[in-house]
Amino acid sequence: MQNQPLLQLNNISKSFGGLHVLQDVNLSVPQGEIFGLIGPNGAGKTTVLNLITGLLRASGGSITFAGEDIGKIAPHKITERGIARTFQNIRVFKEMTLLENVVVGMHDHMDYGFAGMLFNLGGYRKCEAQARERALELLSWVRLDHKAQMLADSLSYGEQRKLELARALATKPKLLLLDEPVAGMNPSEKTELMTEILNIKQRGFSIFMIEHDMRFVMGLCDRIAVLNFGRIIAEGTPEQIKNNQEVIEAYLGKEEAA
Ligand SMILES: Nc1ncnc2c1ncn2[C@@H]1O[C@H](COP(=O)(O)OP(=O)(O)OP(=O)(O)O)[C@@H](O)[C@H]1O
Repeated sequence: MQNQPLLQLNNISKSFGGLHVLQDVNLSVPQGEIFGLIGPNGAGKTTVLNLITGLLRASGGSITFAGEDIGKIAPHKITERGIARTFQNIRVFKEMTLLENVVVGMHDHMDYGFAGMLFNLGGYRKCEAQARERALELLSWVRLDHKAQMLADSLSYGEQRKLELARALATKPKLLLLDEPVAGMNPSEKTELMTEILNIKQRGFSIFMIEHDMRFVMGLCDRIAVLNFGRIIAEGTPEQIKNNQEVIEAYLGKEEAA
């Protein structure tokens, strides 16, 4: 159903020893939208992402995804439930082709184990063929299908980031988490990626991203939340966020904002 929250963070707090990194964070990510989390360096954005994906446990509060509490389950179980992510640091397999990179991302979701492969070779081959076809389609979504048989190592930095995106989509996620998707990209790569992410949204995916590039975030997101020193200081449409005095001060400092 459109606009029913897909992901909810309820009064989340996180401390590392005596350091309170997140306090009372409430976020609601609607289905079918692109939601952006922004904030100055060290505000706690990566910590939020790591809590959602189960890499970290919250000190307080709860996280609900598709109506279920996911706050205490293991990262791979969270992936199985439909959350996929890309990382700030590229993690593609450089010695594999683009196609193989995406097929590897699918394997957890395929029905054939080792026994299946031995005793039902025909079925296994069919499954593999379908996986390759699907991988090619995902590569076409980020306009890399013409390079499907090339080694990932031969790609530019921006293209490798797009390959990561295709691989994340291979798990058929309900929610795609993007960790600074345009970091290190040149302006034309950023513009291209903007169109591709919009197309991915049109295909029914919900997206949650953290990103520093304001033009990208403002141009792409339906809603944006702003984190500063571990607290949400504003939430709204890009237009509302652009004109919010507290947000301007958080980025520029009080004196400069004045
Ligand atoms: N494992 C950890 N142990 C101790 N402190 C941590 C740990 N992880 C993060 N922090 C601290 O938590 C705060 C928030 O860090 P976080 O990486 O979430 O911020 P961020 O908003 O993602 O920053 P950036 O935009 O620079 O990536 C920082 O002060 C950081 O030093």
